[in-house]
Amino acid sequence: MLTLEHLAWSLPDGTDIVKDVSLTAKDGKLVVVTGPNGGGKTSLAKLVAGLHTQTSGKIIFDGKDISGLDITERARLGIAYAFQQPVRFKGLTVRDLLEIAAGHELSEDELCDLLGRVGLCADEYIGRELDSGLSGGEMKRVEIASVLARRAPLCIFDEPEAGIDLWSFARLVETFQDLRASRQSTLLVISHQERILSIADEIVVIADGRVRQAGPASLILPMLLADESTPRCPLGKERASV
Ligand SMILES: Nc1ncnc2c1ncn2[C@@H]1O[C@H](COP(=O)(O)OP(=O)(O)OP(=O)(O)O)[C@@H](O)[C@H]1O
Repeated sequence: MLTLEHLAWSLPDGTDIVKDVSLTAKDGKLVVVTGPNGGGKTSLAKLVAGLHTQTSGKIIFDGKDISGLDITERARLGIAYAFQQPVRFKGLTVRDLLEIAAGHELSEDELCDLLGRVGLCADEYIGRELDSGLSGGEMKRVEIASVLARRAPLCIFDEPEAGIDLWSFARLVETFQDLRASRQSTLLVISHQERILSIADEIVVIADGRVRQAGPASLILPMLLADESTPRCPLGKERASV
């Protein structure tokens, strides 16, 4: 289980980006974080992954206070993060990345399964280098596959839909549903996509660095769909238990 307690993050110039966010993501749940551009979703994900250090507040993962741990230590504990804009690694192949993520060598069948889950054909991709030769959408899907390879207890996906075509996106939605059904990982997904919101267990709406709404998707999604304005949600609870 992941619990954020009064989490805040400010820039060196004192600008507050994440402001007193508290929430809980229970084991095996698919929690989707949404909200207007610039609201603080990616910053929040980076705080959980250890790419940013909070200004105040706590992050509790599986009962342990991980607020003081760096990204490597958090990765060891089982937190995997898929960047909004994946990093390219010249000299590494798709196979290398997936094997590093998995922590062991992978058979052709395993590579095929992992890449298939993001709509890529293994034969075409396992030998490809992770450089500019891969399109943005291909790179994004390879990175998602690398997080799947980790089999981490907490997987964070930042806008997995970005740059992905409709057919691959449909496959990705199935993959999230399969993962959720397996209860293997808690999934924290940042997304603006209604299709992803519609398969969530819980939805958290972040705007201006604060939780504006949170609760079961069956409750929150109809409200979001009914409210086309930006920010899409009324100001509300600042502490969420999901
Ligand atoms: N390192 C930084 N330096 C300056 N400003 C930053 C930095 N990181 C985030 N911000 C600002 O903080 C705000 C929140 O950014 P963040 O990327 O977390 O939003 P978001 O909700 O993920 O947005 P989007 O939906 O567009 O991806 C934005 O105004 C952004 O410009």
